[in-house]
Amino acid sequence: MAIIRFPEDFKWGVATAAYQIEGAAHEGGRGKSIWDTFSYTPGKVLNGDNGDVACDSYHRYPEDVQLMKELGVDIYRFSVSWPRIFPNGVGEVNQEGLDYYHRLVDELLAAGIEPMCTLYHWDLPQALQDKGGWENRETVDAFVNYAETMFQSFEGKIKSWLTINEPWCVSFLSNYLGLHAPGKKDLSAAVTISHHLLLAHGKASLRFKELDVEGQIGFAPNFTWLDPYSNRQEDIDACQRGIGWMADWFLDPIFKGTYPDYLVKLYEENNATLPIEPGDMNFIKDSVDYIGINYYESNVGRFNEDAGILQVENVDMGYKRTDIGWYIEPAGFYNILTYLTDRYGKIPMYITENGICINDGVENGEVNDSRRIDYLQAHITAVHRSLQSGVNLKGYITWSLLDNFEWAEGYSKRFGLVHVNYRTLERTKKDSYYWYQKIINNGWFTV
Ligand SMILES: CCOCCOc1ccc(-c2cn(C[C@@H]3NC[C@@H](O)[C@H]3O)nn2)cc1
Repeated sequence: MAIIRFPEDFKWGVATAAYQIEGAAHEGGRGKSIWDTFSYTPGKVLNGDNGDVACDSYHRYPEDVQLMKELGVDIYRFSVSWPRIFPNGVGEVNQEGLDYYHRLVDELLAAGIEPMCTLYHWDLPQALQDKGGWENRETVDAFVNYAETMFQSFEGKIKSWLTINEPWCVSFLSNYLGLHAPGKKDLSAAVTISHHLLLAHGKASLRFKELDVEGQIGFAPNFTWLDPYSNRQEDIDACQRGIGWMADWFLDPIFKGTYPDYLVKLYEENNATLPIEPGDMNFIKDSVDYIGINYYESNVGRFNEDAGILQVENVDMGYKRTDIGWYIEPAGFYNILTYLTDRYGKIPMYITENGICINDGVENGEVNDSRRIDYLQAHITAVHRSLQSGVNLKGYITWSLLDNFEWAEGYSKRFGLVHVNYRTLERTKKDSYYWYQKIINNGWFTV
């Protein structure tokens, strides 16, 4: 038996995102987003689900804040729907949209909960997509305008900001693999978008500093870990490409001021070149106060010359899987955290997403999601081990407070500490909610 104890100032939180929980898609002056378009396109989202109602948090946020208050969290990481603030992406501000987020933030502050705001969590205004979306360099300036509006409106209320959530998902998953909105399959577009996302982040970060906004600004990539299947150099190199696709590609520009050569060359060999203009990299370098770490799973990888441009494939090692099919391997969490610290130094980090899809339902008024408790315990233990090895971790924010719209998987996949009945919108605290409540209140647990 061992006690896993966290520092007094270590923060605990829960996370959600606008399109996944708010609903009210046609209310409050909100404009259309690319996820409204994508989810209404037949075949793109399982069961034809969409975010029209979701968890109805637009109306039920007081109840959700009360759930967080009872849970005892320090931080609530939420995202702002850009088309609620600028229905057309740019132009006239929608005051009703700003007012909604002020109501939410005021409710959080009154409950003693710190708001951590993600400005872009995938719901690009459709009006901007109609002009090329993130592929169009003009979207960079539209984002900076949106960010500046939010900084000035919430000055003194929101002190932790994240610009872009999971840039790999926004660029490669959505524009090369085609699995998320807008559903393109174009490597060159994806590489261009990845640069424009970093540029948008860098320019917004510069405005944050120029406006002398109180607080901190960061960026939240998602990461995977790949253990080489063998000691063959081809397997080791293949795993580096699989890790670097999500990590090095987005963090080298910030901490080194350049993109990783091995990936630049790989993309160029596939006719995808970076649209870097003079001065771009100066906006990107050293543009964060902290980074968010989104981690769910790791795999075992090996070289396969026929496995896409990265030539890396996952090997089925019989690991336990979640209900969305992802592997459960907590060692990968420790490995990626120490990898990032070795590569970039002791940069301040928050875990901004970690959680598990377990689809247990309500029985006799309870949800006995013991597999989620096992996952959280194992992964929070890995976080503790990382802390002890010198990783500069400031807090752990689990995905998610509520079951919600899981993108292309729709409502079929549940990640919440709280179960949502999508017919009645009734919330039910799961066993994992009570387990997490105890960790937060005690600051320790035993393994
Ligand atoms: C290499 C090929 O891969 C094919 C599948 O590709 C992926 C990868 C990653 C994801 C993914 C989903 N989530 C959870 C969300 N994070 C943000 C928040 O909104 C959560 O809902 N994280 N990563 C989905 C699909």
